[in-house]
Amino acid sequence: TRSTRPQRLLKAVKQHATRGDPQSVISAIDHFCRHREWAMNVGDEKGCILDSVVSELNPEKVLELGTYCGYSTVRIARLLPPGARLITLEFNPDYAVIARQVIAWAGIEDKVQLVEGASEDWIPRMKEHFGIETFDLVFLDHWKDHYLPDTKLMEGCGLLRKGTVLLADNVICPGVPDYLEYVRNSRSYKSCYFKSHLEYTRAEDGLEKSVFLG
Ligand SMILES: CCCNc1ncnc2c1ncn2[C@@H]1O[C@H](/C=C/CNC(=O)c2cc(-c3ccc(F)cc3)cc(O)c2O)[C@@H](O)[C@H]1O
Ligand SMILES: [Mg+2]
Repeated sequence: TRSTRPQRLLKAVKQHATRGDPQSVISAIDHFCRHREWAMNVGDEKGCILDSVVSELNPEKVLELGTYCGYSTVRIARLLPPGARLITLEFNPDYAVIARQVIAWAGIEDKVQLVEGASEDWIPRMKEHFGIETFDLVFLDHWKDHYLPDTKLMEGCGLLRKGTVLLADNVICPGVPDYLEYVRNSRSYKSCYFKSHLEYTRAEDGLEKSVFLG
C-alpha cells in the first residue's frame, strides 16, 4: 500500500541528514516540506522564534504536547543543557513510530522521553510517573481545541510555577481563539504575540508566549 507522508518525511531524513547531527535533520525536514510535501511542522521561521525562547529560558524540564514527526522535539532538545529533559506526548502510534526514528537519527534521544498517549491522560500523571514537580517550558502544538482544556488541567495539577512559559503554535492559523482569549485576559498570565508565517507559506501565523504568574 502507498506510504504515508510521515514515512516519506522520515525517508528524506535518512537520505539527506547526517546521523547524530540535529541541525541536518531539521534542514532535511524543512527542505522536504518546502520542496516536496508540506507538513505541519512548526517550520524554520517560527522555529527560530522557538529557538530563541528556549535559549533565553535554558529550561531543565520541558513538556511538548503533540510530537507528530518530532521536528520541534529535535529543535528544542538540541538546545537543552546537559541533564535537561523534554517529555513529548503523542497519541497516534503511527506518528510515534516515525518520531522515535527522527529523534534517534538526530542523536538526542537521551534528552527526550516520547510518551505514547493522550495529554489529558498523562498530564495528571506527570508527578507520580515522571517525578516532575513543575515544568519550565510547555510547547503546545497538538489539536487546537485542546490547548485551553490542557492548560487548565496543567494549572489544576500544579505543573506550572511562577515563571513557567507556555509557547503555543498556530494562534492565527488554524487559530486557537478560546486559548488566546484566556491567556490574554487572565491575571495569571503575561502574554505576548510573535508574528510570523504559517510554516513553508506566506500566510500569517504566529506563536503566543505566555508566562504563568502564579
Ligand atoms: C486527546 C487529544 C488531545 N491530546 C493529544 N495528546 C497527544 N497527542 C495529540 C493530542 N492531540 C493531537 N495530538 C497529536 O498532535 C499532532 C496534532 C497536531 C495538530 N496540528 C494541527 O492541526 C496543525 C495544523 C496546521 C495547518 C494550518 C493550515 C492548514 F491549511 C492546514 C493545517 C498547522 C500546524 O502547525 C498545526 O500544528 C498529531 O501528531 C496528533 O496525533
Ligand atoms: Mg503547529
